[in-house]
Amino acid sequence: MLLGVIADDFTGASDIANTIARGLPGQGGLVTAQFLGVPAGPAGAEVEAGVVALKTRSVPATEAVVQSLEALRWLRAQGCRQIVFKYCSTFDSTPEGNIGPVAEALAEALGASGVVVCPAFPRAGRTLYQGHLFVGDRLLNESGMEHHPLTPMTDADIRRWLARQVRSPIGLVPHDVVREGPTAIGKALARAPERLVVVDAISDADLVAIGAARAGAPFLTGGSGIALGLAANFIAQGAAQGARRSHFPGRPGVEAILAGSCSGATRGQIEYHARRHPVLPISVDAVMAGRVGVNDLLAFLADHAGEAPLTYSSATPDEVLALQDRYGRERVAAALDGLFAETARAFVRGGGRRLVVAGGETSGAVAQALDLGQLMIGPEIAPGVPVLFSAGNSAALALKSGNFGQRDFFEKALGILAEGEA
Ligand SMILES: Nc1ncnc2c1ncn2[C@@H]1O[C@H](COP(=O)(O)OP(=O)(O)O)[C@@H](O)[C@H]1O
Ligand SMILES: O=C(O)[C@@H](O)C(=O)COP(=O)(O)O
Repeated sequence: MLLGVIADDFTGASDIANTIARGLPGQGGLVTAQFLGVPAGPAGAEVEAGVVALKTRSVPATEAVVQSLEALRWLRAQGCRQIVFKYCSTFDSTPEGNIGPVAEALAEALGASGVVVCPAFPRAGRTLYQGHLFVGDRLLNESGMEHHPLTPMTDADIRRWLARQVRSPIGLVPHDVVREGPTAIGKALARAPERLVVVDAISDADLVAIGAARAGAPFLTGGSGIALGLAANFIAQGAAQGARRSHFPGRPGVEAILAGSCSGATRGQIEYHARRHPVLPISVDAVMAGRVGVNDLLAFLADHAGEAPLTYSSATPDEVLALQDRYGRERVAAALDGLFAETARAFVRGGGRRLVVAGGETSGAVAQALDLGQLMIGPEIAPGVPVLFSAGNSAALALKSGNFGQRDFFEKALGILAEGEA
């Protein structure tokens, strides 16, 4: 294995696995596999890039550090020459962490300095300029992310937000330097006295240049965009050939869509889907009172098999706040994540073949419950969302980050999961 990624959630893991497997146009990528948690045994010998999907975005920082170091040990044991810590392109974290503490712990373990911090993902509208993160034409804290149920992002200045999470100072390589190219970026990072350095990027070309500047560096951090140029480095060094992505043959059969994401994009996709297909809204009060559970969701999915059934707990920011006040933020999330996880497990055990999940935490809970082992990366459904499948004949998945995808994402995902690629 050449490149190892530690991802703080499951949708984010499939996002970066997709980037590495695709590589740059005309070059191919690395043979990439996604692992759900730290595997007990070794990876397949063919794997050039391993992405370990953790669920550490919203756990206590100390726990996130322990799990990330464990993933690092496994990746190094597989022979990785370079490690990436992948977090969200909207920098999802709280003033306590977990991005800063995990990045510092990994940097220390790897003896790395001038560590890039770059959540930018221009294809999904996330750009970073003068250390400030934008979503489309809005600053992060005016993009809707300020209402996120678990990690409300109320400051777009990534240096300032990160500085609250760590003890050491935070540096900046501004876009003026980035646009000069890899040599200038490399020099600026080498000169930076700070260990963690926010690096501006407003285009894919900037990200490729940052990747080229860090060829051979032990450690980088960022959104999936940070990996854009990394496969190319290994290909240029002759360590990899530039692989074609694994062929996905399609998994026609029983389908389900589960949505626990409360992000604006997901709510729009649910609204679109509800006009064309059966949907089951989940009453959180009923779940908390034990009046609605796994069997209700399964019965709905079974009754509507073949009709693209969708069940969701997603709610508006005001509704989410009211529910969190009533029951406690963690308790609601745990109850809903558990409900989706158990439903997914029973659905797949019962022969379900196509499963679409919306939401990072939700996907994490579901993927852990399914325990699918090493997953390969199939075609891209929307920027940052690939099909995930295993070599056997088990269900194929699409794990959608809350804010990704067009309005018809769910229909599109089920279609690609069924048909595969020619
Ligand atoms: N109606 C709701 N009220 C409160 N919390 C909710 C509700 N529906 C879902 N949640 C929780 O909110 C969190 C959403 O996070 P996540 O699944 O990561 O979505 P996203 O990808 O949009 O961030 C999950 O932990 C989920 O269980
Ligand atoms: O970088 C991104 O935006 C995604 O890969 C990601 O991590 C999304 O997380 P969720 O919105 O919690 O799904």
